[in-house]
Amino acid sequence: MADDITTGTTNDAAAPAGTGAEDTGLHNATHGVEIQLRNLTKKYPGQSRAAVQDVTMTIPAGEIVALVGPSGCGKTTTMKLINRLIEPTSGEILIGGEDARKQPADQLRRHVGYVIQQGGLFPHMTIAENVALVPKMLKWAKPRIAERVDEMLELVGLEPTQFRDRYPRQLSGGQQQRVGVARALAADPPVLLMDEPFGAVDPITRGRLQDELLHLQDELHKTIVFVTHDFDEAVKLGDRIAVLAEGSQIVQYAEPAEILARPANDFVRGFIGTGGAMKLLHVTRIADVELGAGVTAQVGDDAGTVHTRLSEADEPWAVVLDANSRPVQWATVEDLAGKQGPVSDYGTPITTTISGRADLQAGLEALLGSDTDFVPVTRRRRYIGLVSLNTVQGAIQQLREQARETAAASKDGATTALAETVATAPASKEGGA
Ligand SMILES: Nc1ncnc2c1ncn2[C@@H]1O[C@H](COP(=O)(O)OP(=O)(O)OP(=O)(O)O)[C@@H](O)[C@H]1O
Repeated sequence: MADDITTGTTNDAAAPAGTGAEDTGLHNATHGVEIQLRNLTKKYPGQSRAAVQDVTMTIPAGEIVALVGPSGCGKTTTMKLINRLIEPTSGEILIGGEDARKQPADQLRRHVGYVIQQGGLFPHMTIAENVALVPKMLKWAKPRIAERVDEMLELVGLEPTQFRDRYPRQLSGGQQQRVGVARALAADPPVLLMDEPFGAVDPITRGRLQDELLHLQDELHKTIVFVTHDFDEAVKLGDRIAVLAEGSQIVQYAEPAEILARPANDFVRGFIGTGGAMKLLHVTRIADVELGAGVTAQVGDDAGTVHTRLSEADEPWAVVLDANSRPVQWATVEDLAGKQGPVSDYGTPITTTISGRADLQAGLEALLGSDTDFVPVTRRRRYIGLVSLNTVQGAIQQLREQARETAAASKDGATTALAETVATAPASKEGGA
């Protein structure tokens, strides 16, 4: 056991206080910067084909960009080029507008965090020593390193007193993965490279780690490049997805909804796998689609008056709202025929409502589980409209239409030509995963 090993007793010479990066509390964490790859090529010695062939792409500041592509297409090579674990054969990498090749390696490590599968932790080092790696390399003062280690462990949901002195083998896969993220964030880099970080954990832990990453990103606004074989993971995490073919060639680079609504070709379709329309529902918020308005009434309205309004509008029922505009009852034409007094005396309670913040898939589930064909949608619990099967279908059509227009507007010759070239290539085994 490592009882005697703490961050403060590692065997390095005492580092000068205050050396290294500026203070990095969470609240003032360094936000992400743009990454630009310009005509980037990497040909490994002795290989006939380049692993990365003339790749040009911009990764916007503060976004998560997911790289998806078949095994061996050059994703890891691209990541290692960005943090200069390997040198390009030609081309440029700009991080925050600065040429990565001109930055001293130290500075680059400080600017780019790297997370790999199972966290890539050093087995002979404690958790604290693993997390302290980059700050130590940057010669931070020991008390500051110790403080930062605890802060990072807390950030990723690991109690420092419980975990800092353990060794990686004494942690579960998911916990090791969290330590990997803590280590990558320790020096507060603007850029985080994550190479299949959640590939080796079970689906439930994976889902939880994905949620935690999104939660962290809400706070930290890093620029994150995320490699995955799992298209669903790319859809969930990516602000944008780049679908890559051999040589890291970009077949399609767009927001998830656009790729799902309008895959560039069969190669991309292969990655999306089955159920593309369902995935599209998953990335679309109910409040963002055209909802049915319905006829509404207030609880105190006269039943006869509401009946007249329904008859005139040729609508079968009204949504009755309380004084705070919350939907509380359905009142049908039949219920109200020949009635007087408050409409609320004749309605039936609304049992299912859904928040406009929910996605369309949740809306569809609510509809299928409800005994009505419409479900009232709320924002801050106030009524904003109705969702129905027609709404869902209309939204899918509209998303496809929008994607078609965006694609037509942004299509450049090179991408189109490439898309056509790979259109006939078989999708990878992992594509449907
Ligand atoms: N050090 C190396 N020397 C020679 N060839 C290499 C080296 N590293 C990778 N390659 C080759 O470069 C190509 C791209 O590899 P890379 O690891 O970047 O792909 P990848 O898309 O990350 O694959 P995977 O999804 O399987 O991890 C492959 O054909 C691989 O065999």
